[in-house]
Amino acid sequence: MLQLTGRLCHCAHSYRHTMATPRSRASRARLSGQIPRASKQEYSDASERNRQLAQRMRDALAANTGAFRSLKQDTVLFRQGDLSAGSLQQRFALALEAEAPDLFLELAELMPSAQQRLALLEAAQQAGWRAASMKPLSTQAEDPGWTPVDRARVQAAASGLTAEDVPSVGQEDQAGEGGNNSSGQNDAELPAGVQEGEPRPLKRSRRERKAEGKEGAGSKDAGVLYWLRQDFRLHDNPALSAAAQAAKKQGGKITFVYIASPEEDGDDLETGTSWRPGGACLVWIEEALRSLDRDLQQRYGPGAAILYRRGPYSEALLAVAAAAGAGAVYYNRRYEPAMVSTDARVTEQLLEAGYEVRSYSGLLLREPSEVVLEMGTGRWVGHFGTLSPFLRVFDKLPTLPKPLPTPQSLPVADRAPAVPGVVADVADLRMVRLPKRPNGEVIDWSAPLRDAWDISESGALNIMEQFMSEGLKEYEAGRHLADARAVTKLSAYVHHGQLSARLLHAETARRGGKKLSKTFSRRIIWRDLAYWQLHHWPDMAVKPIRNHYEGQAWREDAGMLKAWQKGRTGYPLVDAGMRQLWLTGWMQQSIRMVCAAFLTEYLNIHWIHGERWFHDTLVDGDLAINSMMWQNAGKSGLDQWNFTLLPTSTSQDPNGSYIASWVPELVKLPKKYLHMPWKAPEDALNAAGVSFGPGEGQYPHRITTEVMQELRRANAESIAAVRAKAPECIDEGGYDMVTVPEGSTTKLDGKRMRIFTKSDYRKLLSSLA
Ligand SMILES: Cc1cc2nc3c(=O)[nH]c(=O)nc-3n(C[C@H](O)[C@H](O)[C@H](O)COP(=O)(O)OP(=O)(O)OC[C@H]3O[C@@H](n4cnc5c(N)ncnc54)[C@H](O)[C@@H]3O)c2cc1C
Repeated sequence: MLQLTGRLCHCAHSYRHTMATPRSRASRARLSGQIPRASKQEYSDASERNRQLAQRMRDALAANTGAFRSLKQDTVLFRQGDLSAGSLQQRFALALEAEAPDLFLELAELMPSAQQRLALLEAAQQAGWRAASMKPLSTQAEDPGWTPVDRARVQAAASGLTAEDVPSVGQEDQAGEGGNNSSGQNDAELPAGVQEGEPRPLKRSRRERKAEGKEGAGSKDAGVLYWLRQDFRLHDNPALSAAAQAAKKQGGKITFVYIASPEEDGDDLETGTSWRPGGACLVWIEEALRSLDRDLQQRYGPGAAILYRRGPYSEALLAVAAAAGAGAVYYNRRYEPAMVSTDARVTEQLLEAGYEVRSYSGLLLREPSEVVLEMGTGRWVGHFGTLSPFLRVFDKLPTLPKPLPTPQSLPVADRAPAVPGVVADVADLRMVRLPKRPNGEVIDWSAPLRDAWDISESGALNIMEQFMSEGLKEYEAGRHLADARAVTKLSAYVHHGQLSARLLHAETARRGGKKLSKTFSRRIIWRDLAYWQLHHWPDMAVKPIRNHYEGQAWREDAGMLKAWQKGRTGYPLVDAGMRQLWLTGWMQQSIRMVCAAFLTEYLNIHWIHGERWFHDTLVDGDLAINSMMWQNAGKSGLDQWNFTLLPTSTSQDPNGSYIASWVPELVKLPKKYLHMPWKAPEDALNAAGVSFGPGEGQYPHRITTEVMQELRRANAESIAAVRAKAPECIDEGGYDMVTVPEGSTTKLDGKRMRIFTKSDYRKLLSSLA
């Protein structure tokens, strides 16, 4: 019998987390260290300034000052030092186009360091900002953090000169300015494969101080902490390669740490907008860590063992860094809204404590803000927010960096350091919650998931290799089949960073790419599109992107929802999919679609319920992709589904073998009745031992016997009703319109724009009018 309570309990369990006061802990940790007196003052001034700036930023965001709000994420990235000069320049060019000088000055003033303000100033200068507009900023040249070179650059920029007309910070430094260079912009130490200008420390790092001769190589802080999160791999791992290079250079060691702090990774599934990983994903994470830990120790020695600790993140990182003698923390970035803000906050706390922090792009092909759609140029490129315009820009952007090899060697200590609070085994983090029956028996819902997969990096690479040599050429013809013989089943590996998306993308191109399968070549870019959408609609997990669909009437029927979740709807294809999902954490895409359409279009149950269930039960549960697909299924997404997916369709499972393998009650039924057993004659049912009902071994009656077309019409009419109430969101052709988020297009930001709308809905609306 299926046990559904386990994972639901885990997720519905709303544990509000009270943050410790990391600032004071960080400060204590730092102040107890070796920082000279003058630096303490410097740091405390900077902390105060940061506090004020953070407050102003919060105020500005609360006031929802137009363009400023949508650039929040870029600001955070820039403050972390993670936005390249090129992207920054592009953002400001857009701000200029949008005639948003206030935005420019607001953002510039928010920058905590003089050097960052300078970088903005120069970016604006390069983007053609008129000198007059810069005046308020140039008055800040008196900031004590500015070097004479900075001042010269400000003045040059403000008077219309370009940055090249004044000596670079590096040049001035060599000319004897006394090592006061703290911009970190001329970073010559980036390893191959890491885009130049990408990682930039916010403050003068220990590494930079060391370079000035104040801390010698091999000093107590020469080590690097590698913070594992969603990147459980050794191949093509930019943060790991950079950490290895830095540690080697400094004569320090790398220490690996994984911290469980789910409350900091997202909200509660029931109430939040950016959910923490679901139950099935936590099982995957646990196994992925076990396997990576084995690989690390086998390859590089026992000192490469992963240290497991509970959060809060800052507190744990500071404790491990102190014990490991690390002065720097390296990580690959994450992109879900809650994670972005957590990472920004933790980074800030580490920087305040005097640590160097560097982050890298290792999860996606490109940063979401890099893709700015060319809309409004007068040329048709496809509907806004769908794959075509995205691909168009994607392909024009600079070539992706080549995947990095697995490091041959890593500088690790003879043994991992002893750190207070570190637990012996990943299971001790108790990420996976297993409920108990009243008699004390543990309900281990996770066992079938663990059995179903080889959750390891080598497992991922083997699957990819096999697919490239045998599967790619079959993909186009067989990708719709439920039994998944023609697809990769790599989604969970990619989601958890066990397989690099860039490697999958590069290998696809190298092994035949578009020639063998145009569709597959685009699949992994589609994933980036989902993250692009999440970047621009950060609450899309719970709020319709077509926000006028918000009040749509949905059926509230807990019984029907439960039947769907348990795979007991009476529709064998849907039930097969939902049971496979529960037992293995995965379904092939067309079956996900059949199950999703059944819930939203036929049962008329809100897509959020389905999305939540998938998030909790999929091993590849991904906030961005899952939200995008469920929004589309629920018709409120940018690419609402424009096809009919009948639960009785035979195309995904022509010979019924998929149904037979997941719905054992029907296994003896002749194939021709497998998709619609209610049509089987009595004698066929008897011969196959099939009976209908709720009992054990019986197959359930259908939860709805209404004609499918009638059910779909009810759903379409509820959409027509919300559309009729929002005429301002419908254009003259009957298409829905959305407000284009700032930074998403070259020309139409802030404007209302037509998006793809099914012709049935357009017709229905005019017939109701
Ligand atoms: C309702 C619904 C919810 C979904 N939720 C998720 C989810 O939470 N996580 C998830 O990874 N996929 C999700 N998908 C997308 C898709 O179904 C899976 O990515 C795919 O089935 C995984 O199987 P595969 O690895 O064999 O894919 P393949 O067909 O082999 O594709 C290769 C890779 O491309 C990417 N990809 C494929 N399809 C999509 C897509 N539609 N959007 C974005 N990237 C894609 C995945 O990384 C996948 O591993 C969802 C689809 C639907 C219809």
